[in-house]
Amino acid sequence: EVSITKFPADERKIIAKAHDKYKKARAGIINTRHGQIHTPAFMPVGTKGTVKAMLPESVQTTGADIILGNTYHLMLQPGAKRVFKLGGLHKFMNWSKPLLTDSGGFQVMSLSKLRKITEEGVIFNSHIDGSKFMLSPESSTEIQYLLGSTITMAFDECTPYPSTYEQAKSSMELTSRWAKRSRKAFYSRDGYGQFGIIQGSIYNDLRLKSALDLIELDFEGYAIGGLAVGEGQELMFKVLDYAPDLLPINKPRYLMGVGKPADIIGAVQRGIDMFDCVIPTRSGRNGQAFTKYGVVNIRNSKYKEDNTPLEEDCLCPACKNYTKAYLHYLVKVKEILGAMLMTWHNLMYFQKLMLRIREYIAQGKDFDFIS
Ligand SMILES: CCOC(=O)Nc1nc2cc3nc(NC)[nH]c3cc2c(=O)[nH]1
Ligand SMILES: [Zn+2]
Repeated sequence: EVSITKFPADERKIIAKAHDKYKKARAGIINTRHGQIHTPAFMPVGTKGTVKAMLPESVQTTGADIILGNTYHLMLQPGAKRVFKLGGLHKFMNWSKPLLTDSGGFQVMSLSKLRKITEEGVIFNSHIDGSKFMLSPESSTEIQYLLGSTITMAFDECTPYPSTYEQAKSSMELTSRWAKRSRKAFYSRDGYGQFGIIQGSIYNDLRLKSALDLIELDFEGYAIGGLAVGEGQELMFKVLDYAPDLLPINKPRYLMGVGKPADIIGAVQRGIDMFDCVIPTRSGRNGQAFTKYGVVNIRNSKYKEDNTPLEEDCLCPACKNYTKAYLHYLVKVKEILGAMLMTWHNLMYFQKLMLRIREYIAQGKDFDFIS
């Protein structure tokens, strides 16, 4: 059963009393078929069945409990049926812990060429060879089953930002109809779960209607979609000031595509439990390292003779065995080891951030200044 275990009510009161601003923050455990997820949790993105530049065992050493796989990419190549025949995505990529797969909706809209949205689903041409595909609530749910994902996402439409009230309303209503079909198509098994995704853009009455529609379907968890789509942190937090509270308090809440450390901290304070973002991996490959001193652009010439590690107390291989000068050199000459070490450090940094947030919540302490 995918459920979040929470503080006993009285303990939570202590936290609420001690830190009013943090009364919505919660630390818990999601129990799944593939192991526990400690929340608040950060999910590294493993788009094509791999967290780029990392071995799965390396990802595990950073402390990640769960990683995200992308349905859109995997259905095009190598194909969901083939992955199923080969034993499922866990076996295929040698990751035995929880896997969350997205429904593909968001990626189709951002990656595929020529696509058509109908009531049935989205018809699109593969960005690889132009061949024709259809993603629907039923096919997306089946593909995620074939991949063997621990947490399946309902097929939704990510309402773009900005949208008028009417646009957001009809988009949210489509997502609600698709959520019903996704839920019906889901093969429910112990320790596996399906999350619904609420939409409604920045309109609180639409967010409420979306939440009510999805709560009726009794998902194992809920995601807040349609955010981190260009609205900016202020507007995102404005929605997060109320949207998490529309969702069941005892179920996981997942904010997709977020984010920078400050975004994560602000969202945890507003009641979010799960995050995914390409920032640590993608920016690592682009030479950006997250450190307690701020973001280090390692390609900057000021590092070319800097014989100190990114962070002297970080336990990742990049910090234990190498200097900023070496990382600067590797990234400049585009050596693969540069991408590996920078990625490893950033994933370690993000997991350390989540660990400290979980600890601070458990101790009822402020975690505002962590970044
Ligand atoms: C990960 C599961 O999400 C889905 O299946 N649909 C979905 N994905 C999103 C991904 C997003 N990434 C960002 N910012 C980087 N914003 C996002 C929104 C959605 C969404 O509304 N819906
Ligand atoms: Zn490090």
